[in-house]
Amino acid sequence: DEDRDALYYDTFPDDFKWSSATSSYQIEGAWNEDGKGPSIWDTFCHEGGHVYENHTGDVACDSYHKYKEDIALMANLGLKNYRFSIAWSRVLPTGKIDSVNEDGIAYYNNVIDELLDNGIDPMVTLYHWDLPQGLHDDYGGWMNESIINDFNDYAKLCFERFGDRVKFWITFNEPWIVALLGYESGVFAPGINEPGTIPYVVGHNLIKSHAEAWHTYDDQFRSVQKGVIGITLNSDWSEPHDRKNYKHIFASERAMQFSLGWFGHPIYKNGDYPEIMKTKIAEISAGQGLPQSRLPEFTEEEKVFINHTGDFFGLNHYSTNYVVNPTNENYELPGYWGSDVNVPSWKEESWPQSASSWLKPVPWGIRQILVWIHNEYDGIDSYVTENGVSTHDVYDLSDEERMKYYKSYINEVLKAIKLDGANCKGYTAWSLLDNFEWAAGYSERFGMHYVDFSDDDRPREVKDSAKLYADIIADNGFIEDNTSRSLVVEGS
Ligand SMILES: O=S(=O)(O)CCCN1CCN(CCO[C@@H]2O[C@H](CO)[C@@H](O)[C@H](O)[C@H]2O)CC1
Repeated sequence: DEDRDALYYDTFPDDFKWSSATSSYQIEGAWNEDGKGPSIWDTFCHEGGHVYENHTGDVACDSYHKYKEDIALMANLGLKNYRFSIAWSRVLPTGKIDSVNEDGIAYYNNVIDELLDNGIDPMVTLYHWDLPQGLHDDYGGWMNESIINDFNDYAKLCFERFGDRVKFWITFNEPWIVALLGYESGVFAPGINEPGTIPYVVGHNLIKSHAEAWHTYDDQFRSVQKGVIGITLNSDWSEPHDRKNYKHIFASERAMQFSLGWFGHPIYKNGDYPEIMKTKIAEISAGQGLPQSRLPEFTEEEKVFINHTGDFFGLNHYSTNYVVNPTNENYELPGYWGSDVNVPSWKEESWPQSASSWLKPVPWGIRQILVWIHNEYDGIDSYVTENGVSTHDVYDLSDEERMKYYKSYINEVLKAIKLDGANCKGYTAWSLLDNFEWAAGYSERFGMHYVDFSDDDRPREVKDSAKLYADIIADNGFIEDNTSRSLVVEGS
C-alpha cells in the first residue's frame, strides 16, 4: 500500500477551479438581523439539548458583518473561486415568495460584488440545510411535496437577482445528510426521528425540487446567463475489505448505490432510483408486512423530467470505510446505512483519527470515489465541492494534520485525473474558516483560518494549512514538495 500513497508530481489542468467553501448557517450569524426569518437550525439550537454545550449560530463567524475581511483572506490565498450558500430565510423570511426581504438580497449582492472585485468567481449553494422555519410549521417542510413549488420560487428569485453574476449553481448540499440526519436519526434539524419511510419521502421531494429548479434555470435563464447548475452529493468511499472476494466487492457497490446512487442515479443515470435500492427496500418492506415499499416511486413522466438534470456532479468527501457482505461473515459490526442495507463497515484502527469521530483520513479513498463517479455517470464533469479535516478546539496555527490531509488528498485528486482519467474540474477546501460544526458546535475546527469565538470581534488568523493551500494553487499542483516551502514562508 505504501506506493499507493507515494506523492505524484504533476500539475492540474490549466482551468482547474481552486476553491474554498463555507455555508450560511455556519458562518453568517446575524440570525435575526435586517429582517431575516428563523430557520430550522435557529429553532433547533435555541430549543437546547441538540448541540454541543448548546452552542448556536446566532453569531458564528459574524460573516454577515465581516464578509469583506473573509474575501480579503481568500484573495491572499490566490483563490479563484468561493463556494458559499444563501440563507433562504434571509431573502424570504417566511420561505414564501411574497415575503422578499430586500436587505437580505442586498447582503448577497454585496458579497457577490466584493468577490468579483477581487477576481473570485462565486459558486452558490441554494440550500445548505437552513430551511425557513415557516415552511416546516406550515406543512412539514421537506416531508410535504408542497415544498417543490416554494423551493422553485426561491431558486427563481436567486437566478433573477444574482444570476447575472453567479454562473455556478448548486441546488442542494448533501441531500443524503438532510434526509438521514434530519429525519431518520434526528441528530440534525428539524430533529425528526422516523427511520424507514419519512427519510425516503424527504429524499423523493428533494429530487423533485432539484429537477424543478434545474428546468427553471434551463428554460428561463441559461440562454442569457450561460451558467451551469448541478447538485452536491456526499459519501464516504466504501472499500471492499478483500478485493479478491466478490461478496466484498458486491457489498461495496451496494453501499455506493445507497449513498451516491440514491440521488445520483435519478439525476445523472436514468431518472429513477438504483435497481438495488428498489429491490432491497421492497423486499424488506414486504418482510415487514407493509402493503407497499417504503421507497416512493417516480412515474414515467417524472423519470423523464428528472433524468439528466445535473450539468456537473458535486462531491463532498471526507473519509473511507472497509465493507464486507453481511451474509455469512461473522463480523459484529454495526450497519453502515441504516436498516435497509446493513452493509457492515468499519474504519481501521491503524488509520489516524481526526477530531470528528466519523472522520479518519484515508487519502486514496478520494481517488477511488472520483473514478467510481466517472465510470458510473459516463464521465460527467465532477467537482470536489468539499474536502477537509477537523482538529480539536485548541489554539494552534501550525496545523500539521490539516497540511498532511490537504497535501495527500489533493495529490490523490491529481492521480485520479492524470493517471485514471477522471473528469474532475475543481477542488474545494472545507473550510475557509473555523465555523459552527452542526451538532458538534465549535468543538471541532475545520478551518484554514483560526477564528476566536470567545472574542466578540471574531478575529481571524492564518493557519499554516492556508499557506500550503496557497502554494499548491500557485503551482497548480505538485512540482515540488509544497509543504517544505510553506513552512519556510512561516519562518522567513
Ligand atoms: O456522528 S453523528 O451521526 O452524531 C454526526 C455525524 C456528522 N456528520 C458526518 C458527515 N458529515 C458529512 C459532511 O458534511 C459536510 O462536511 C462538513 C463537516 O462535517 C460540514 O461542516 C458541512 O456543512 C457539510 O457539508 C456531516 C456531519
